[in-house]
Amino acid sequence: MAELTKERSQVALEETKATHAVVRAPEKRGKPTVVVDNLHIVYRVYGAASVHEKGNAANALMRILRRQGRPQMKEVHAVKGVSFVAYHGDAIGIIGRNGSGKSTLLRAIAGLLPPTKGAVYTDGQPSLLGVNAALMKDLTGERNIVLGCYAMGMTPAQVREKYDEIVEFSGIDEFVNLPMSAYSSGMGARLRFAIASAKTHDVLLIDEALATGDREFKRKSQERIRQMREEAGTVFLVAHNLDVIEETCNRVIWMHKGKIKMDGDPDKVLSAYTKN
Ligand SMILES: Nc1ncnc2c1ncn2[C@@H]1O[C@H](COP(=O)(O)OP(=O)(O)OP(=O)(O)O)[C@@H](O)[C@H]1O
Repeated sequence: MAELTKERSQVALEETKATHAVVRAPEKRGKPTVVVDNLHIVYRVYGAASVHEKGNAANALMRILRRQGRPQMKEVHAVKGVSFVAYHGDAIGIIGRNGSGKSTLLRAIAGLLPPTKGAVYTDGQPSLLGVNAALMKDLTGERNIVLGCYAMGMTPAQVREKYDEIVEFSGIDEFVNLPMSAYSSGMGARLRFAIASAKTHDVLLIDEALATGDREFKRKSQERIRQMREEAGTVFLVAHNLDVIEETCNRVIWMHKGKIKMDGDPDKVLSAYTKN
């Protein structure tokens, strides 16, 4: 299966090179890890209001009454023909305004959203680490560490080996014995990052997970991302905080209304984005 994916990604890479002459490839590249080929993602929202209706109370009531019949369906074209190749050792920041398609792109790379058109090929297993990653609120941090590590495919021996390091990295100290419902959002995010980064990932996708940490935690996580890039494969990072992107990434993709507006060197892309 892994071989098949590898083979397909190689084929896709060749095809992508042939059909998309402008795939950016800065010097000193590792091997390709992710190929996104003319990707389109369309969400279908059922029971949505028509775009022509105003959002007032009378229309809302009419919609509720009308819903007794067939629900209306609205399509949201969130990603519109995105193509790029990511390489081993890349840390790619994805920036863009709210609703530009950043999280959708990440979820599609993680294999959580099927492409409406086009394809995503990955060499290795992508892991998505998001602010909403599935940790169990009613369980203690300790339990979540163990479950999270198993979910990532670690063995009991590996979990025992990594446990202290995860608690120490997360900085949650004695809170590890309390249910996660007692954590602040920052503590939850730190624990999620600590768990996810305890394992070497082929392709790690991080969605705003660093947004809630404090300065010291951000520094530690940037260092950890750097290490992961060296040891593992490719890191994608969605963040609204441009400092985090600037300090962590070697490449930035700017999404605008579902399309790539710019892809390249962080200095150039960030300066064009902030002038925009
Ligand atoms: N589950 C969904 N169902 C329908 N539409 C969705 C869904 N998720 C996102 N969208 C729409 O897709 C578009 C892209 O959303 P997405 O969350 O990918 O943007 P984003 O750049 O990550 O935004 P933000 O910076 O606010 O997190 C938006 O128009 C959004 O309304």
